[in-house]
Amino acid sequence: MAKISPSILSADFSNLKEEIGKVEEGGADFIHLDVMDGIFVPNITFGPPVIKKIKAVTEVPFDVHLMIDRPERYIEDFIVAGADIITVHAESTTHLHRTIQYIKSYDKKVGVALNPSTSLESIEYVLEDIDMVLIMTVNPGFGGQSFIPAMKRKIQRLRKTIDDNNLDIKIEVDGGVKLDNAKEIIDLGVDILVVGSGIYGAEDVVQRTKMFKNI
Ligand SMILES: O=C(CO)[C@@H](O)[C@H](O)COP(=O)(O)O
Ligand SMILES: [Co+2]
Repeated sequence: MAKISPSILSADFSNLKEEIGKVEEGGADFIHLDVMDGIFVPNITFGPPVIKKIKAVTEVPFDVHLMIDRPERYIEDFIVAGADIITVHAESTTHLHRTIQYIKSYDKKVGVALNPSTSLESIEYVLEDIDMVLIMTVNPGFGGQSFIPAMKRKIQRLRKTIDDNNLDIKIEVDGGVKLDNAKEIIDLGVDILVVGSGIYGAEDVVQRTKMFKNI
């Protein structure tokens, strides 16, 4: 069974405590926090102060997806704010290996995200060092976009690499995951599904989270 990481990007920002409570009640395994800086992606969301506030309202681990330029500048701030898993984009940091080691030095889980056009080869030499690969299945920056079909091949290839090499790495998929494609995506070998509009766009968010958990 895949784990579910609801993205609050599509939640009502004026009422985050209640919005997080709903997915917690529905059985969410993580809370996915999309941090955007208006430079790496063409959108701006929130940063450590907001994360610190909402950390106090839930026990669910925080899965922090950094879509910011040179994330190494802010790692400590996100850890102090309450990040449990920190994911950086391979495209956002010049010295990816160093950034990974830096996150690990705080004893936190580390993920690396890949934009749709970035190949798996770009992370070949850091696979032994990371806990998770986040495959972007939309171009990052916005919720509510459509899943890019070519990413299915990428997920399958990554699954095979992990299995063939006995690596202890989770595959997370982010973007365009809906009730009608979730089963097909899980069957490609995905461990964690990020779901934004597919959960927060529902009339009954608790019920919708449970439906994703039961796929
Ligand atoms: O990182 C991102 C977008 O850049 C995602 O986490 C989105 O928030 C997912 O939203 P949906 O595609 O599920 O609506
Ligand atoms: Co995300």
